[in-house]
Amino acid sequence: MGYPQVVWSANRDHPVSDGAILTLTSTGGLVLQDVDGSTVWTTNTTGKSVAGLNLTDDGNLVLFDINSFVVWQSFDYPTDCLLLGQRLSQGQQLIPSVSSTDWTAQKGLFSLQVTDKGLFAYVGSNPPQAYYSYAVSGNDTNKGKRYVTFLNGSLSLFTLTAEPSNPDGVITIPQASTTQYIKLMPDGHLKLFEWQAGSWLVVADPFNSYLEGCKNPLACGRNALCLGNQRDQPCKCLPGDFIAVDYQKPHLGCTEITPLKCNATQDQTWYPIQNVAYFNIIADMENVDIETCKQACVNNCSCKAAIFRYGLDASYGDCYLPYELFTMMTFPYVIHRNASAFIKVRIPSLSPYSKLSLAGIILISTIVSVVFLLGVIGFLIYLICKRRRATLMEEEPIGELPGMPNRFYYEELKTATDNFNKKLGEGGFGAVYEGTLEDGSKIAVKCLEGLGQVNKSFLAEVQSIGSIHHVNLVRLRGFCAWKSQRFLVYEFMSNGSLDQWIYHRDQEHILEWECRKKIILDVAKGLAYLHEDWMLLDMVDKYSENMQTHALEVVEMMKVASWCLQYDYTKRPSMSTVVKALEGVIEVESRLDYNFTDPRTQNTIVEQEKDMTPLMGSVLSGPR
Ligand SMILES: Nc1ncnc2c1ncn2[C@@H]1O[C@H](COP(=O)(O)OP(=O)(O)OP(=O)(O)O)[C@@H](O)[C@H]1O
Repeated sequence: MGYPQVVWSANRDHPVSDGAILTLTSTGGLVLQDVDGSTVWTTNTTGKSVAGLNLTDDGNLVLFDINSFVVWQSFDYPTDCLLLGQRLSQGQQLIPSVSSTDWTAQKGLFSLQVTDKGLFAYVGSNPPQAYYSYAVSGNDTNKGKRYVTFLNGSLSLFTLTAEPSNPDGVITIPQASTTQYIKLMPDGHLKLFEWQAGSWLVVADPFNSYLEGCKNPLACGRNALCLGNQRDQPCKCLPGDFIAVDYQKPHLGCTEITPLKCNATQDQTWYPIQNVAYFNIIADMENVDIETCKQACVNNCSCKAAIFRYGLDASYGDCYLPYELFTMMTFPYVIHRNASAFIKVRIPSLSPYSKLSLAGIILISTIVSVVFLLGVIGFLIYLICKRRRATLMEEEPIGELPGMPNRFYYEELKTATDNFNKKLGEGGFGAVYEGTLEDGSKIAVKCLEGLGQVNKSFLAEVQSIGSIHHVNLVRLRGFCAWKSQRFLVYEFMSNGSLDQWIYHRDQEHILEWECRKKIILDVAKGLAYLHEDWMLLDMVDKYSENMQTHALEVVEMMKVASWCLQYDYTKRPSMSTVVKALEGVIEVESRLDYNFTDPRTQNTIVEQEKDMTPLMGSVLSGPR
């Protein structure tokens, strides 16, 4: 710390500008005038025969009379400091400045005072709450002023007795090797400064242990809790009606949202906090039980909380009834002389319901909760159903059915067709686009229009068409069901549509007869497959994976069976032919007059049977 330090000022709440004048008037008054001539401060010693002014080696500014008696001295008007030999008397107080740069006096925060009970450091003013005390007890014989004197090596208390007797209490401080002063600091510490090696050093801080961590009444500001077991961010607002002054700076404390009304005790309740330590040392009531303590707070409108600290026995203790609340320290475990605090708070939003009984409140809250719960459940069910519907529309789980062709993702088709860029043509169901799959194979994507959400029939059709395998029929490679859109993916026919070849008049597209004949034959084969073989295929058990896997073989067997079951048994093959057919050496005749699926054929058989000679042997073998 630099030099010099301010240890006293005339009127610190009214700093003066450069050019201000201090005058010792001819009438004996010492007067400080600001540059505008206004009187800022005076000793009020006019007419008291002041002969002169002296600033003593102790730092005392003295007005003396012709007999060298002190008429006025600055030592009698301490501000925030005491100099060696200076007293702080009952009725006086040291009040720190606001900060190290703002030298005006703090209002209602820290103070150091002497009473008939001893020396006390207080926080607050309404009434002040002691965070440090040096109490004296004994026979009070002092009829004069009670005071503490700053002596070399001690702060000596003369409360019960007056000097020159021994002090009633001594706070030991380091002996002065050079000049010393004591200052009550803006943060409530009392620091002893000593001039050493060219600077002012702090050589003692007697209140330090009372202001450490959460013990400090302003550790978390007003109306706040300091969590004693938490190093990081230990501050939080008191429970109830309190909000932080600045959420970014929780140590600045909290304010009451709605101040308590004095006469509305029915609107008030307690917020209990266990394991509390409150700094206030002086109890308002001693040897009372917890209920008495709370009742005393109820009866006192200004009381903000009932803080109860157990004595040696659990039922009685000390009661504190603060009018303003500073930081309370809490712990998650029982602390020495376990204390509880009951914060007086307003019952939240009680007014409209205050006449309801407790049962009524419980009933209403139960109904509201049940309705709310049902609402939540209903909403969840709605969401699940909606999601299911969407899932059904978008992702029908059919890909694993036997005979089902590939399922494509919409994005896959979008990429393959370059966003449905190249249109091949348009038929009765919609447009067809050319595309190339990732494996390089070309596809034709038919976008079905107007199917909307006809999901099941579409999928059944896909399953059915997907099972068609014939060299003369365009193969369905897969499908896509995305939202309400449906797509069929065919293998790409590089020669395009047959109609273009048949109806085109230019020479390039003219088809020779041989080619036309082949086309006719192939179309016929394809149609024959569709009308005959495919119908048989349709009869293969769709729910048997094994049968579906061998569907074509099964169809071949069924053809052999129908060959043998023909109405005209003369057309039935011999067993050796059947064996050859089963071995695949010869093909089953194509013109069969037995149809598994057409009941009319069966009826015809039965009707014809009546007119014919009875069949010999089994129907399957038949007469030959
Ligand atoms: N697999 C394919 N490969 C190449 N082009 C195709 C393919 N499928 C269809 N196209 C083209 O798309 C056009 C429309 O075909 P689509 O099958 O939709 O209609 P269509 O067979 O002409 O009539 P319909 O609506 O009666 O079936 C065809 O004329 C053809 O040019």
